[in-house]
Amino acid sequence: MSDAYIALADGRVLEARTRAPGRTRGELVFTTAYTGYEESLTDPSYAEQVLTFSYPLIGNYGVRAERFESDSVQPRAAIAREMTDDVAEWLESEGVPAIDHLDTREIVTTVREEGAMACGIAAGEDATPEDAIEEMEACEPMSAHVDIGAGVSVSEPTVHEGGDEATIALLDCGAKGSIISSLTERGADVHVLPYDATPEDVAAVEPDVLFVSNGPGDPENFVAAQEVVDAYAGDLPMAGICLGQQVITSALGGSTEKMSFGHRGVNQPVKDLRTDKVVMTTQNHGYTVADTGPLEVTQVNVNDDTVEGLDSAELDVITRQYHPEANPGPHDSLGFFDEVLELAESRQPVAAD
Ligand SMILES: NC(=O)CC[C@H](N)C(=O)O
Repeated sequence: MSDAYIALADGRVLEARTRAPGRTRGELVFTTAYTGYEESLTDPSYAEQVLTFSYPLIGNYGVRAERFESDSVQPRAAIAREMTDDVAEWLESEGVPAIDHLDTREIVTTVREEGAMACGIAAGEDATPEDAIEEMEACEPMSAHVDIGAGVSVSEPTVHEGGDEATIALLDCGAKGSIISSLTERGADVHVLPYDATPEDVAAVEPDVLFVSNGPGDPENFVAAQEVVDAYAGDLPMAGICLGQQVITSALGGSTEKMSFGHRGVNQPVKDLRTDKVVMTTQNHGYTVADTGPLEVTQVNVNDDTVEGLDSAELDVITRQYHPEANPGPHDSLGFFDEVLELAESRQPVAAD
C-alpha cells in the first residue's frame, strides 16, 4: 500500500513506499552511480536537492561512517527502487525522508527529457498527494538559495595537518572530506576557511595555494569566494574542484550556466586535450563553465564537450569540473592532487591587493 508521494513540477504525482517519514522539497536530480551511496548521501553538493538513485538496489553493503564525506546527510530526500533497512534507518535517524518501491526509471527519463525540476515529497502514515503537491509548489529554484554556503561550510577556520610540503588555504564552500584528506595525505597542511572568508583571512594563513572546494547550488551566489579569487589572481597559485572551478572562472572574468540535468555518476569520460588520453571520472554538477575567461581548456567531456579542466600557466591556476578525489568513483584522476602540490613548490605567500 502506498504511504508516500512525490509530486513533480510537470504535474505528475507518483506513489511510493515510506522508508523514512517526513515532508520536504528540493531540486529533483539523479545519479547513475552503482556504488558509493554513503559518499553521495553525505556529499554537501547535494544540499537543497532530492537525490534519485538510478541503480535499483541501494544499501547492499551496509552503512559505515568511515565512508562519509561530511558529518550529516546532505540531500533533502533520497529515492531508490529498493532501499535496504540499513540505509532507511540511517536516513530516518537523520530526519531525512526516503522513499522506494516506485518506478525510478520514470523519474530518470523525465529529468533527462525535461531537466532537473522542483519536486515535493510527503511520506508517512498520514501523507497525502496534496501534501506532496504543496511542498513542490513551495520549492524555490536553485539560484534563489543565495546563502546556501552557510549551511555546508565550517563556521570557524579549522586546520588539518598533513606536513610541510605545502600550506593550502581551502575555501570551504561545502567541501567533501576526501578532498581535504587527498591533500593532507600528500603532505600539505590544509587550513579550511569558511565560505565567506575575506582576503585578509586568507593572508593570515600565509598559503602557498588557494583552493576552492566543491559545493552546492549556483556558483554565482558564492560572492565572497569570488572576491577572494579576484584579490589574489596572479599573486597566488589557485586550484579548484567542481564549484571551485566555476567560482574561479567567474571571478577571473568568465561565466557559468545551468545545465539541463547535469552530470551525476561515476563513469563520465573526460579527454585531456594535451595528451589525447581519456579517463573515467566521478561527477556531480548541474552547472557548467560557459565562458572560460582567461583560462585555457585542457580537458573536455567526451559525451557533450563541456569544460572539464582549465589551466593558466600565467596565473598558476588548475581546476577540474569532475571529482578527482574519486569518492565514490574510479581512481584515474587522483594525480590532480600531485599537480596541486607542484603548484605550491616554487611559490611564496603574498599579501592581498
Ligand atoms: N559538486 C559540486 O561542486 C557542484 C557544483 C555546483 N553546485 C553544480 O551543481 O554545478
